[in-house]
Amino acid sequence: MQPLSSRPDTTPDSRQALLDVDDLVVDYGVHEPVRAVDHVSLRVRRGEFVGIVGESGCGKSTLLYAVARLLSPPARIVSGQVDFAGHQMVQLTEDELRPIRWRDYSVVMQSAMNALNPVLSIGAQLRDAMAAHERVPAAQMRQRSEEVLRLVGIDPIHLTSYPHQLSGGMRQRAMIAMALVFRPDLIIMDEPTSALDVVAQRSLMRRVKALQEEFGFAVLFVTHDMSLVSHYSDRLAIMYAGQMVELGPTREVFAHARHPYSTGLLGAFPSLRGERRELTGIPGAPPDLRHPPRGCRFQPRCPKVMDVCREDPPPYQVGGTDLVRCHLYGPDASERQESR
Ligand SMILES: Nc1ncnc2c1ncn2[C@@H]1O[C@H](COP(=O)(O)OP(=O)(O)OP(=O)(O)O)[C@@H](O)[C@H]1O
Repeated sequence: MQPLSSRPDTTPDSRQALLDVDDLVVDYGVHEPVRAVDHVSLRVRRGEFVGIVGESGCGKSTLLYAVARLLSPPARIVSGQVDFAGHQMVQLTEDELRPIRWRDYSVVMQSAMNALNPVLSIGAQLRDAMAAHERVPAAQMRQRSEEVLRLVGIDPIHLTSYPHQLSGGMRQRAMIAMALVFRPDLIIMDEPTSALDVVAQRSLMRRVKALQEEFGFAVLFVTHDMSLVSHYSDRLAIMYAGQMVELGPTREVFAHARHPYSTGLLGAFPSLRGERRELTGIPGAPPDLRHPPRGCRFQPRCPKVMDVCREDPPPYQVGGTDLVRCHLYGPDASERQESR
């Protein structure tokens, strides 16, 4: 692997980025801030499906919401850039964001019940979303609403239904229908299936993947469900304590995880297709982000810890299409391992 610490996700096939997150830092609060996103860089190409995983509290949702510019105080973007299709997202004002939100990128949240308006029918919510962006004649609005509901597998009869009249799976599909109404280039999804049973999860994800293949939008997807990302994402990003520790093609990360945290995380989930094996898990708990440990953030829990890990934060190591942030893969890694 070639060391290249300053700009991690510069892999050869990631040049045509639709979304380019560069060295993003997000804090909650000012006095003793919680640094929820710590110098994260990530590129998403057009039509690509990128999954983000990591233990609870590692900053996945904060990263998504920062990209979508949906954070509110006490959260604040401290530094870094987010280039989305040429828009410098960090600098845009609310007025400048309005025309591109929903039209060029949309967001599907964890719980549709909270995201949908309980006192408006699905049809009225679709109409409102369209009316906020363009002057569409009523007949055309109805036609487009019916079309997007059909796309997500909901009978257009439900245009007159209210959210509470739909099942959980149908509400999530309705949210995806709203996210699709303008055929955006990017859909950001924060655990869109976590409230659903396994059958509804799989059916929703199959639908999202089919739509993605048909329309070519990119997906940035946060989940706790390893089997979902293993099936649907092209690349997988693994976060730990606010930092991205590994990124690579999903199959490669699953087959040959490099970072000891990734190995632990993947070892904590049953393999769907592989042989039966004992689940291992990761002893200990993630650090308090107000006082992260010195050196590598994972070192207090790492089974492969070396002296250098307790002193120096590891730089990113980039090679081919993947990156890892671990001293085991630095330029002098072999000497270090020998002296362990
Ligand atoms: N409003 C807030 N004020 C202070 N700290 C916050 C706030 N919201 C989140 N945090 C902190 O920011 C960190 C990242 O939270 P975030 O929700 O982004 O993590 P996550 O990986 O998405 O977790 P989960 O998987 O549980 O949704 C956490 O340590 C959390 O305690």
